[in-house]
Amino acid sequence: MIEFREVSKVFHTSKQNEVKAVNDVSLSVNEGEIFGVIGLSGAGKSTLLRLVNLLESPTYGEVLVNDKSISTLSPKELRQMRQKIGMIFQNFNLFNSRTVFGNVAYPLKIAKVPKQEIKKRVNELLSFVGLADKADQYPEQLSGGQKQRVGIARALATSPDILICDEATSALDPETTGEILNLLKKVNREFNVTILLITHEMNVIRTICNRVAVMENGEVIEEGSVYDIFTNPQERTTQKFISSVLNDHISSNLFKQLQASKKGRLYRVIFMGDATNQPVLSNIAKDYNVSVNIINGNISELQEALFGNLVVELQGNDNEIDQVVEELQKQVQVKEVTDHAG
Ligand SMILES: Nc1ncnc2c1ncn2[C@@H]1O[C@H](COP(=O)(O)OP(=O)(O)OP(=O)(O)O)[C@@H](O)[C@H]1O
Repeated sequence: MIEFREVSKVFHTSKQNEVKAVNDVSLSVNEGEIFGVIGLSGAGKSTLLRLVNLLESPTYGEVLVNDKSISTLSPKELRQMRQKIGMIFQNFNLFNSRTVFGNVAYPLKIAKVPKQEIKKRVNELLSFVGLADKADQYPEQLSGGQKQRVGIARALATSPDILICDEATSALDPETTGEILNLLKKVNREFNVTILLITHEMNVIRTICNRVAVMENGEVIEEGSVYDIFTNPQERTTQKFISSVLNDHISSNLFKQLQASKKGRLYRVIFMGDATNQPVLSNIAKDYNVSVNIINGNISELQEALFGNLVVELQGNDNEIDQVVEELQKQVQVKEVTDHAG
């Protein structure tokens, strides 16, 4: 549905200086999915997003939407394509001088839709986003979450196939973020709208995305299903993002204390799917003279499947610990923790 083929975007900031905001990115977003791009500030996310509706044009490579290279579209085709791509923003970008109704009606007016049809469509959309009673209010009379609902209704007005979300929940508190993410899920499910979002919050990725790409310095450094990335992240940056939501690392103080006590060895154990329902650890430890001390951990839900993430200390003699680890590795992922961030 959206494809980036070896896309780079270079900005010339002065005669000698250039910034490669997007560097040789290849990515495909499939129809019907919710695809998230995560990265720290300056990673290149906004630029990548702006390339999709040609608010920026690529310096190298091409961007395809519905199999068409968008750089080759005529002005008329580009206008038509833009009507099929809705966009929502971190700061909502509403017209303060228009009512809620007027904001949602705006793209339909531009598209010269007849008045009666506009009225019907806007009222449907306001009901869909839960703001039927706010049609005559102005943006300044609304909360942040309500403003974003208006933004979503406006983005959906022209019945887009694709919705692009630029840090859509970054200005909202956690509870309102959850409500807006649920609404986006509903948009995806009920209207079959493909969603491409950028965020710096791993919680947003965990809550609604099917797949994720991690960006750093303009490049995609890791990409995969949200489940695979959470359970087996390869890159340091990805691991840090995941830790930020799982809170699964032991403090450096505790790590030092555990090392100093020399009682045992530390391991991270990752359980997936059915293994979360079974007492794998205690069963195996029972067969050897090894005791298991759980240092921290949790079981969470991801993409409607369960996964557990524990840090345990195995106490016993080295030979027996090795055997326990070997047995465990037949059923779950086990990695020795060698530093506090491990
Ligand atoms: N129009 C521009 N002219 C020059 N440099 C730019 C321009 N737009 C972006 N950049 C630079 O490109 C890099 C990537 O910026 P971009 O805004 O895409 O990152 P981001 O991941 O979206 O960051 P943030 O979350 O802070 O918005 C940065 O170094 C930025 O300064």
